[in-house]
Amino acid sequence: MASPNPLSDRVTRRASVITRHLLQHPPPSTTLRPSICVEYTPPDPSSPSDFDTVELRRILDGHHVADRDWVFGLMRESRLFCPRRIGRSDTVFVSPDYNQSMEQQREATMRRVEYLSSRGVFEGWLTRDDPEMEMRKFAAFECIGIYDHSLAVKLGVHFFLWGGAIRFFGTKRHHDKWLKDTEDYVIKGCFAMTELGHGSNVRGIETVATYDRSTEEFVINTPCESAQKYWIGGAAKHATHTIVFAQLYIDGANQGVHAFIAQIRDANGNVCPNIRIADCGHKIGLNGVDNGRIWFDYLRVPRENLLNSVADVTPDGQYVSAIKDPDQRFAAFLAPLTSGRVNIAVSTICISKIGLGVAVRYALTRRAFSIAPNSPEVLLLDYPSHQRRLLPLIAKTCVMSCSGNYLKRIYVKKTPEANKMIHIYSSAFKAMFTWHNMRTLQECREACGGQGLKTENRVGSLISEFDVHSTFEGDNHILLQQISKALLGEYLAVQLKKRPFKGLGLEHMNGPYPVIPDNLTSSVLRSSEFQSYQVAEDLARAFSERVIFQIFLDTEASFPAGPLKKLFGLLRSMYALVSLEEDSVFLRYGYLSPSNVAIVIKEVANLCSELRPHALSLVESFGIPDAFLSPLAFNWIEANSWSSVQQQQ
Ligand SMILES: CCCCCCCCCCCCC/C=C/C(=O)SCCNC(=O)CCNC(=O)[C@H](O)C(C)(C)COP(=O)(O)OP(=O)(O)OC[C@H]1O[C@@H](n2cnc3c(N)ncnc32)[C@H](O)[C@@H]1OP(=O)(O)O
Ligand SMILES: Cc1cc2nc3c(=O)[nH]c(=O)nc-3n(C[C@H](O)[C@H](O)[C@H](O)COP(=O)(O)OP(=O)(O)OC[C@H]3O[C@@H](n4cnc5c(N)ncnc54)[C@H](O)[C@@H]3O)c2cc1C
Repeated sequence: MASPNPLSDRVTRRASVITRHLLQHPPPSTTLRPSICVEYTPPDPSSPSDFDTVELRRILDGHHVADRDWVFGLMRESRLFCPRRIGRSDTVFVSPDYNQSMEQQREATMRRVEYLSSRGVFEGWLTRDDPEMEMRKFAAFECIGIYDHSLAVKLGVHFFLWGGAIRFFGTKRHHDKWLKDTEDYVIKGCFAMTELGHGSNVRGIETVATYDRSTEEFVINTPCESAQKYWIGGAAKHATHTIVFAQLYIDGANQGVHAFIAQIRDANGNVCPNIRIADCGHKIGLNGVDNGRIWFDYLRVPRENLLNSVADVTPDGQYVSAIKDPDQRFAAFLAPLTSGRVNIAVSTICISKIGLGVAVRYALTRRAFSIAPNSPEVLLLDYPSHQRRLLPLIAKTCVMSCSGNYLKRIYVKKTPEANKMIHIYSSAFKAMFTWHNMRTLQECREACGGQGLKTENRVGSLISEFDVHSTFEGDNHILLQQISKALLGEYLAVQLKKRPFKGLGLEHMNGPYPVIPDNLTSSVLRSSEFQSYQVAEDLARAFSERVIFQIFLDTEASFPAGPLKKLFGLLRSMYALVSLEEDSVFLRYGYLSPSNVAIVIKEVANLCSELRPHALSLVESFGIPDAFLSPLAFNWIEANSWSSVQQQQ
């Protein structure tokens, strides 16, 4: 196959047409000279996609598209969500004002929560737990996260962590007492698991809860400075109650980590007796969330405040639990963290879509350098190097969208037997998608040049707002260890019990190991048979990539022949081959020879040129309303014109 032109064919053709026209019809009075004013030309409408972008949005969003547009509309219509005009008067972009002080951002976040609550957005979020409600909640939450991470996290700790702990760790007495008041924001909850001295290692936490049978109370105490609860979202300013994790002691025996309900403020916002609270201070992002530190000074809580779905303490101090194995009992206490990880995984993909939505639209209107004298400067996205930077990220974002939808579907139908698989898949997707998001945002920021540093253009500020995703709700490296541990456990069990692999997405290991042809060809590289073996490698990371690939392949297989199926084939190949190209593991283990790697690299370049005509339609299919992008995605010259400056004064 001929090596790709230094520019795509389309650009070459257009440059020659323009040049020929100008030579045949020179402007009347002046010699031919390049225009000295850059003008904004909207993206080229002449390459309409042959696939239906509305249909592709429905597939990538996966569900509840109308609900999403309803939530976007609620935010767009309230000045609470756009404290200052951005862009021209006829295009108001909706975004928080990150120039506000930490205190102002925190108060603004709380006002936005109250507004959404008053509009009924949270109805049923805790008092219903049917799959339909759960999926509707995911959809709303993704839209809220597209607007602002602080708002999403503020809601996340209240509904998914505080509310989730009550629902999963609690029993009827807790559900009846706390869930409705939580849903209506009569109380504001937070989740105190992490301590200054222990975050990933939950079993190492030092807060102590000692049972006092004479009063049928637990006495909760912070024995030393490293035991202070740290990073607790909502605790610094607004939360009235918390789930506190502590080592449970009965008659001197440690029964391990358990969860208790504790009130930390009264209804007027005053800190309760035997509680001390301090602020974690300004962060590099997420300053709309009031993260706080909590010390418990022999705080007494009634026996009923133990969340007792996993284990209980009788009035006379007997410890009872249906789960005898301490590890499995501990696992049960960690299961609610999974809902947060699922939300993070599926929401973070939306953030990659914002970055790509801005960077691709900009790359379709920004030009740099001419190829020939007196010819127009070249569109950024017509440079193969710019295509290689952005188009594989579009493919990965599309592929991961399908995996995110798959994760939501299995999560809302969860059963105790599926807990382990959901833990592994949610850990895998949370780690892989959040790392993908940070890499995508950085690439998009750079692809926008200096404009990427402007806060109002969103791409750059999203980096600091979402950096925390690789840490909270489970450090990504720790989660990869969880995956590897589970895979190794399954592998050993299969060897010992001489049974086939079943569950955990390892069934392909029951088949013959792949044989990699010595000389790869384009058609072999683009075949799903080759690709499905090519990402099953190396434990946690490869496992994750393979599961993500397989879900996308299954989605593609469900389509009838047509433009969408063809597009999915291109995206799948791009995902698989760029995974091969970027991960040295294939070279390291000898699965790919250096000459084959060169063929893979060339095929990726070919895929870029085939995806290039669809770039605008692909990002339009991401379903991010224009108002939630930024001025840079549109007429960025008008947005920076003197008249715009005057309008904003
Ligand atoms: C666009 C907008 C986006 C917005 C998104 C917002 C989302 C909403 C959420 C908002 C929250 C944001 C605020 C942040 C809050 C927090 O950070 S809360 C604190 C989070 N902390 C953690 O996640 C702690 C991480 N550490 C752990 O999970 C555990 O300590 C550990 C590392 C897993 C335990 O290690 P270890 O002590 O070695 O125990 P193991 O032997 O590995 O585990 C015992 C068994 O338990 C099983 N298991 C572990 N976790 C789970 C789980 N979650 N579910 C089910 N099972 C689990 C594990 O597999 C072991 O099983 P066996 O191997 O079979 O014994
Ligand atoms: C903005 C923000 C909000 C948060 N909100 C909450 C909240 O509301 N409630 C709550 O309870 N917590 C919250 N957290 C805390 C968060 O869950 C912890 O920061 C996270 O679990 C990591 O723990 P850590 O910070 O102690 O890091 P550590 O666990 O100390 O890890 C530090 C580094 O060591 C590495 N490491 C640790 N153990 C190992 C190992 N065995 N092998 C190899 N490497 C290892 C990790 O990969 C990491 O890179 C929040 C944190 C932040 C930043």
